[in-house]
Amino acid sequence: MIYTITLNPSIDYIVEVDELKLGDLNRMKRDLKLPGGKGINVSRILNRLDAPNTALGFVGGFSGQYIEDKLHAEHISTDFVHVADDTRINVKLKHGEETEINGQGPNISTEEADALVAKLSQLSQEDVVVLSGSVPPSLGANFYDRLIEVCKQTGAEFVIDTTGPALLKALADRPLLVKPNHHELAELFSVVIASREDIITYGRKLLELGAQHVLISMAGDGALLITPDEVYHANVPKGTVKNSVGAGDSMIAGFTGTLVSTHDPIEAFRTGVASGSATAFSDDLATRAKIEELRPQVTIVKL
Ligand SMILES: Nc1ncnc2c1ncn2[C@@H]1O[C@H](COP(=O)(O)OP(=O)(O)OP(=O)(O)O)[C@@H](O)[C@H]1O
Ligand SMILES: O=P(O)(O)OC[C@@]1(O)O[C@H](CO)[C@@H](O)[C@@H]1O
Repeated sequence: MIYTITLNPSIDYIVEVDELKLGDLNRMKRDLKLPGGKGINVSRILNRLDAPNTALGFVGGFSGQYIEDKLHAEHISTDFVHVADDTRINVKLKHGEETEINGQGPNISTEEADALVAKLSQLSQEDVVVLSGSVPPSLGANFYDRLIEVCKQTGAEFVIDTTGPALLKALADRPLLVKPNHHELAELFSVVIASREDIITYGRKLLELGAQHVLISMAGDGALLITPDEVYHANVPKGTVKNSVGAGDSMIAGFTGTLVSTHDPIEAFRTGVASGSATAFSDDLATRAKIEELRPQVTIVKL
């Protein structure tokens, strides 16, 4: 079973205006509320791909209830810790460009944090845990270390989608997958990346430091899969970008769900890219039908 962990879920409030006038009254052309947070997005795509999974994390207040209700309406299994404070609301402003304003997240007490750790300690080596997204400040910067330690004790594999020192530190514990985009990769090693060769060089370092599979996403410019033996490039399908929020999460879901069921990294890569692009070409996250439509358009080449 796959378990996603979203420490900091959100209602994603997507607001569209024709033109953004700062310091003036703007009227919305369109708005949309979605259950969000990176692990929750992974769960929603896994569910659409029929990959059994349960969403874990912290939800609280009216906003947390909204998220749970939306997930249950999609028949997604959840086992959240309910916290006293409200889940955040993240604003995604579309005004020709995409501007995002993400909340800090609720206060999480020590007891609430311990309750999540207790749930995780029930997993086994049959399980895969996807750790995604920001950590509410009250949990402290090292909370992922604690969760990874519990994964190690239970024998569960883990995927981690975070950035900076937290990602570098997690590598030694052999994550099944890491997926920085090319900008995050450059920041991780404090380098300027100028070519595909540079991306491969630094992507290989992630393998050397312990990752089992490395995906480097490059938005509309395709993606790379780096394994100990080979490097593969995938193109992205053609389409009109509607909302790229959650494209990276969709890619992680497509890759992880397929890898768990087929143990075939190339097919996992293909589904990951199709899922990411299908989300980029949709208002909400991708549907199963859109992912299936795009899959044959993904060409994978060994470099
Ligand atoms: N403009 C685009 N056209 C086609 N596919 C896209 C586009 N943007 C994203 N994708 C798809 O989604 C995948 C992940 O996108 P991206 O590299 O933007 O990840 P990310 O930075 O983690 O995304 P985000 O933070 O927006 O969720 C890409 O590899 C690609 O398959
Ligand atoms: O603030 P974080 O946790 O880094 O990111 C949260 C978030 O931007 O990520 C998802 C898209 O990847 C959205 O659903 C959500 O609003």
